[in-house]
Amino acid sequence: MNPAEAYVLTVTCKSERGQVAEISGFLAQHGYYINELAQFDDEDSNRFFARCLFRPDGAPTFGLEALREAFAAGPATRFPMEWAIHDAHRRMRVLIMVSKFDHCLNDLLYRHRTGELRMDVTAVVSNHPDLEPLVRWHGLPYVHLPITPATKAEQEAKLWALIEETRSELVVLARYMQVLSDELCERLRGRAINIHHSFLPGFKGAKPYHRAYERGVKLIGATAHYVTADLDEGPIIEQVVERVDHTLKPEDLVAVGRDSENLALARAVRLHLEHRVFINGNRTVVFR
Ligand SMILES: Nc1nc2c(c(=O)[nH]1)N[C@@H](CN(C=O)c1ccc(C(=O)N[C@@H](CCC(=O)O)C(=O)O)cc1)CN2
Repeated sequence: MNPAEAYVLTVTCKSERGQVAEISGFLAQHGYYINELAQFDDEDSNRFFARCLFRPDGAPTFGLEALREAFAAGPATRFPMEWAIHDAHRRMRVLIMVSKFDHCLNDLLYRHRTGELRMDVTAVVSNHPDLEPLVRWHGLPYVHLPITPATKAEQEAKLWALIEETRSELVVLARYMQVLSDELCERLRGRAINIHHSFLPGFKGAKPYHRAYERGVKLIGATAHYVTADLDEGPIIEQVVERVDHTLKPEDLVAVGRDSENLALARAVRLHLEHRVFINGNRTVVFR
C-alpha cells in the first residue's frame, strides 16, 4: 500500500554512472524519503530504466509542480532523460473498448467496482449495442460507435474526439475486434492496451484457439500488449498460460482461454496504472 502522500518518478535515459546517486540525492536533499526504487540497465540498448516511489519526510522543500521544475533543472538536465513524476494516488482516466465478447469487460468492471483497479472509467465504447446493459448496470457511460469499412475513418474520428473530450489517458481494447488505423495507433502510442487470445508470438491473427487445437498444443495462453500498427506485434506487457490436453475441443479451449485473457489484461492494466511498465524498443521493462 502506498503512503498517504506518495509520488512515482519514472526515468528512462542513456546508461551513465551516477544516475541513481543523482536521483536519490536530489530527493533526499529536498526532503523526500524513498520507499521503493527499482532499476534496470539494458546492456543491449544501453538504456537505463528506473521507477521510484517516494514520500515527503517532514516538511519538503517544494510542492509537486515546483519539485517537477527543480527535477527538470537538476537531474533531468545533468542526465538527459524521459521522465515523469506522478501522484501515486491520482486515478488514471481509462476508456474501454469492446465488441461482443463480454468476459474481459465484465472482469475489468468487477475489478473497478471492487476497487482492485484504481481507475476512473470515462466510457465504454463499442461497435455493437450488445453490452450496453452490463455497462449501464455499473452506472457507466456506454457509447455505441458502429463501424463498417466505408465508415471506419468517420468512426475513428468520433472515437478520437471522445478520447479527448473525456481526457482519457489509457485506452483498453477488451476484445475489441476492429483493427485501429495506423494514425490512431500513433496517437495512442504507449497508452492503448490490447488483449490477444493466444500466447504470442504463437497464433497471431484470427481464430487462435482453433489453430491451437489443430496444432495439438499442450499450453494455450493470452497476451496483453501495447497496440501498434503491426497487428498483435506491440510490446508485450503480461502473459498468462494454461495447460490443456487432447480431450479439449476448440470450444473448450475458448472457455479455458477466457480466464487467461481476463487475468492477463487485468494485470497489464494494473501495471500500467501504477506506472510500472516501460517501453524498450519492441519489448517492455516491467517493475512488478
Ligand atoms: N492496429 C491494431 N489494431 C488492433 C490490434 C493491434 O494489435 N493493432 N489488436 C486487435 C485485436 N485483434 C486481435 O487480438 C484483432 C481484432 C480484429 C481483427 C480483424 O481482422 N477485424 C476485422 C473485422 C472483424 C469483425 O468485424 O468482426 C477488421 O478490422 O477488418 C484482427 C485482430 C484490435 N485492434
